Amino acid sequence: MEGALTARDKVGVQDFVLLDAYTSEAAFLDNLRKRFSENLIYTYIGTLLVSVNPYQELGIYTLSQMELYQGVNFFELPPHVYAIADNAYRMMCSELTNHLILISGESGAGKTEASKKILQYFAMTCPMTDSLEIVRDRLLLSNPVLEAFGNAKTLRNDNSSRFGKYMDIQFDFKGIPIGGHVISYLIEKSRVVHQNQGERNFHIFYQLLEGGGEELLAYLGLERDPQLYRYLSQGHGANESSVNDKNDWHTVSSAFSVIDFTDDDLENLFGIIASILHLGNICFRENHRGCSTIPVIHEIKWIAKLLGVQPSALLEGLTHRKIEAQTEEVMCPLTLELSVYARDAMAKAVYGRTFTWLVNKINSSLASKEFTKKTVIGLVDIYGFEVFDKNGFEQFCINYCNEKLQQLLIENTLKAEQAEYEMEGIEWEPIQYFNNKIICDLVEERHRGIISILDEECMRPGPATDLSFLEKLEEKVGKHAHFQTRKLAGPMGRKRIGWMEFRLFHYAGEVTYCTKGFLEKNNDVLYRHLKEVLCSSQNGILKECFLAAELDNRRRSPTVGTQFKNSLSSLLEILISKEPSYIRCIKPNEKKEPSKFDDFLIRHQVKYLGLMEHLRVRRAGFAYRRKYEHFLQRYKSLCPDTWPHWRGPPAEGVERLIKYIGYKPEEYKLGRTKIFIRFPRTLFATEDAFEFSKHQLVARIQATYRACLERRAYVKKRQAAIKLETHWRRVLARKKAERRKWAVFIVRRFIKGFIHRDRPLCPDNEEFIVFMRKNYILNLRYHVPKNVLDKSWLTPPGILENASELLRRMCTRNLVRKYCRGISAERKALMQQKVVTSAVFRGKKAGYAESLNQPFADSRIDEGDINPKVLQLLSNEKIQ
Ligand SMILES: Nc1ncnc2c1ncn2[C@@H]1O[C@H](COP(=O)(O)OP(=O)(O)OP(=O)(O)O)[C@@H](O)[C@H]1O
Repeated sequence: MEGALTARDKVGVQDFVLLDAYTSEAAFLDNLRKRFSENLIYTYIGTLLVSVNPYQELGIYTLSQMELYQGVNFFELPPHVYAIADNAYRMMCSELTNHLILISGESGAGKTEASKKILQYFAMTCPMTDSLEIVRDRLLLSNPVLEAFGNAKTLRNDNSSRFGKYMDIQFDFKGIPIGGHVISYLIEKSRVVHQNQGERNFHIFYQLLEGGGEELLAYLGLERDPQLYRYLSQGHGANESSVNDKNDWHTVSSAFSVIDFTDDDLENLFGIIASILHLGNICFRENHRGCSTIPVIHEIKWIAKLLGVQPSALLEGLTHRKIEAQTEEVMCPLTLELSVYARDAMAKAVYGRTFTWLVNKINSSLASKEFTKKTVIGLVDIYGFEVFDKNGFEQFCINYCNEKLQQLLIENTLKAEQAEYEMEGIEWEPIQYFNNKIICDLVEERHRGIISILDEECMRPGPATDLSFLEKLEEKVGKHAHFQTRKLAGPMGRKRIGWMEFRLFHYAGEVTYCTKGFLEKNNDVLYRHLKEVLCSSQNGILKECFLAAELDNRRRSPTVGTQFKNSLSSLLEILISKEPSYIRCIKPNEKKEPSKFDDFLIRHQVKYLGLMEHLRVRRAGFAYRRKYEHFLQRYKSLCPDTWPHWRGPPAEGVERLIKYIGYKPEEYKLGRTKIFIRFPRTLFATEDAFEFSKHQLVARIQATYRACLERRAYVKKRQAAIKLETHWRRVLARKKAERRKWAVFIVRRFIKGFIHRDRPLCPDNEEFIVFMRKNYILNLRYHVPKNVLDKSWLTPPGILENASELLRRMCTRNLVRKYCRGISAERKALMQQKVVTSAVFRGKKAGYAESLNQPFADSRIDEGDINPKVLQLLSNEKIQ
């Protein structure tokens, strides 16, 4: 697969790990140059992304590109910032861990652009619900607002971030973005009052003047021309700016409404921006006593109106200082210089706190309303390493911050990687790298570091100056290998360092700092009198920024340096707790030109970004490692022994699993708690197999789920059927019981009737007798005699004896009649003859009885039974 990876990439190698001469810086640069000349700005070192700023639109951030990278294996496609974003996202979703994308590089290298692309990627590709679309829009639109207030044109970058930014994007367990949080670090407030030649103030000032409507500007008392404002015209760079302020104003204005800014908020906000511009235009004049005065109060009136303060109090605050004696307060007039200082301090304080308010406001609109468990992906976009001709306190802080971030990278990659191999008992050849902890200590160590020395100098009684601070530095850290001053440098170095300067040998190169303004900027004092004025402000934003309680607090607030040091250490705590991915941005040339590859500049960045060391560590090491538990949890479905549950120790489970999948011994190593996979191809194959098995798993899970649903439905139906059955049985049983009851009643009546059958008809036997009668009559049908000789007769019950007898007679008579009618005339005559003969001979002839084979009987026709007509007939015969 590695071969395939190379084949996919026609220009150079897309992963420096695949470089043959991986120790050669020249080969590294060559590969970078080859790719850059073909507009391939991204290259991997393992999972770290190296990005070279193209300074042109390349068309590689389209929606189709986003879709291409979505859910694809990290190394399957050419390197891209989307691949880093997607990888972090998928890891977060599958392992439910917090992630971090740390973007570093010098000013203008493309950090902010990279972080914006990542944010856009999440916004466009993450699953989304209708209700959460607003969160997505807010996440996206918070950026232009922050940039308007926190970015400015510098010599190195037309859109340079002048504050550090850490942004959390929060996701729910389904991977849907549900909120975010922004932390800002050390906004460069001094830019509000001073800009270097060719640089500008923060964008928002120009955007407001350029894009704001006539009505708004009139309300704020502003003119459209930035050159009319001292705070905007010092850099003489506004006109040459490549920034389109008018367009940006429209973007920012529409963003405000999305991120919940009310009309009042905007009125207050622009009131503050305008009042800073007015503040800058206040001119002081020295009176005959050497005190400052304000001859024209036009600006004071506007500021008072916009900030809702008393003009007289503001005027006094800018020209006087309140000194607290033991029992009373004394107003002491300021010199011209101090008035200018007070004015600028006020402008800086107002802007700085308004920026903090703005960040808080954005945070409250981004705050997630969901109470589900959240995972986050953090984006760190901090000002890059800066080296200017003149470097001041700001550059000192910015470069210190970069040192700290480099520390994090060292801790997490170089040092951590080697320590991990050692801890896991994996064979490993140590790699040498420069650990910049020594520089961090030089800056931040308690009591001995530069910041502590600066604080001491700021707080000590007596006249402390920037020069005395420099002397203290020489005294306390003079011997440090990474510190130098003019006095400490040899004859060669001396020429390059001024009297007020000191030099630090940063991991990224040497930077000479001018101590001028260090004490003032570190102290960042706003005179109490002006603070009181601001605390009385009726402007809604300033009311929140300057609380009256602050005036009661007599304790000195921490210096800017210390505050920055503390906030950096809390940032590092946030960063350390997350799984990091790195993007290292490189600036190809100083002129911001496309397709220009400055070898010298890039070699320098490759060196200080530690890319060669990183490559060597990567190359010698393993492409992927995971804790046994995590690895097993993810891939357990690939082996029947580990699926669905592995009961033994995870390490054994992993061993069984990789044996089943067929890993070759050279492809992996088993550490104490982790598995180390050497080649990406091995991981891809496993990942592909997992993807495939996922479908089967899904089918199985679906089947199980459906079965579960069916079973539930069946159980429900069964219960319903049982209920119905029970009910029906009850109905049947009730009917049966009723029938039995009825039968018992009938039987009892029958028995009672039977018992009383012989009694005269009464209610007790009435029914029985009717029944008996009916029964007897019905039965009799089948037992009536068939001929006259048949004397049988169904014995009647006692009560029917008479009726029976009557019936029997009727029946006999009927039979006889039938019989008689059936006798022919000859037979009748013969019969009569016989009767007569019998009458003649009976008793008169011996052997009479024997002469008849059947004795002649004339008694058969009983007179009683015979119809009188027959009898008549017979008697007539007898007579004849
Ligand atoms: N991927 C990119 N594609 C096109 N242009 C880019 C890209 N990355 C950076 N640029 C250009 O380079 C300029 C500087 O980039 P960016 O503002 O991101 O630098 P930065 O590293 O954040 O600098 P700073 O530390 O000063 O904020 C951008 O305004 C843009 O014009």
